[in-house]
Amino acid sequence: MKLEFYKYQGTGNDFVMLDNRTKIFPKEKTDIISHICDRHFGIGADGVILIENDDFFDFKMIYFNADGSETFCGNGGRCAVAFAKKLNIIDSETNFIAVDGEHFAEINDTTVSLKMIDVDEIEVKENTIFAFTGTQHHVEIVDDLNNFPVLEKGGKIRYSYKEPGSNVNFVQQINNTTFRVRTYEKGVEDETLACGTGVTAVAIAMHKTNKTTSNLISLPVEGGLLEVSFTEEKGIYKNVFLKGPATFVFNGNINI
Ligand SMILES: N[C@@H](CCC[C@H](N)C(=O)O)C(=O)O
Repeated sequence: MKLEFYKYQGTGNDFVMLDNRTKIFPKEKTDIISHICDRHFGIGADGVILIENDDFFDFKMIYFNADGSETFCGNGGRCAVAFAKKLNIIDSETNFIAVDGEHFAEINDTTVSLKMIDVDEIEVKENTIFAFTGTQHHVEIVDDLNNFPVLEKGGKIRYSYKEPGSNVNFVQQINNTTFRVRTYEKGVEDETLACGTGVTAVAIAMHKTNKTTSNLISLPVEGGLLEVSFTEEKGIYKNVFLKGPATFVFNGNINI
């Protein structure tokens, strides 16, 4: 079967987008998702995103990691908004549904600001923090992020969590409002160039542990710059917005 696809990236976190409004894609076949994401034998991506019709929202976003596991993805959500605009499903604002719930987003040229779920699951341990921002995130501060073995350490920590495991974010504080982040992503089983739910977890974790008093955080990642803002009420983080670029790269057809 020949499948039309669109490739997008958000700060280097890259996705194959499929317009599945006619439900042609066999989403139960995880080997097809892995094949599409394979950087040698397929198109190459961190994940696959399906856009489907929904009765109550502008569209439904379904995200699969490169290994076929399903979860939510922040950068993927921002790219889904850019793709929905390209398909003329939305204009400059949207409400869409994903596996973690409802999302509002605004798009201005290639900048997408995405409202994330409220974050109330935050566990502060001795030297680490765990937060659920639509998916699972471990956050840990390190001294020398440039030379940190993200793949080796991230891979071990990822499996120290019970199923489905956790993504692992290593952080270095630059100043009161800026934190540099490198992320090991479960489901990709590698370091990616950026992770939207990951930087969201980092921003909230840094505020929660008093590393910052700001509610607008800049997060340089390997593939660019992301921004997270929020309000906090009695330990619950609300109005959480993830902002950054979401860019169309190319489109084409693949045999699956
Ligand atoms: N890169 C994503 C997160 C993708 C999901 C993650 N690998 C998981 O399995 O939780 C993002 O931008 O949020």
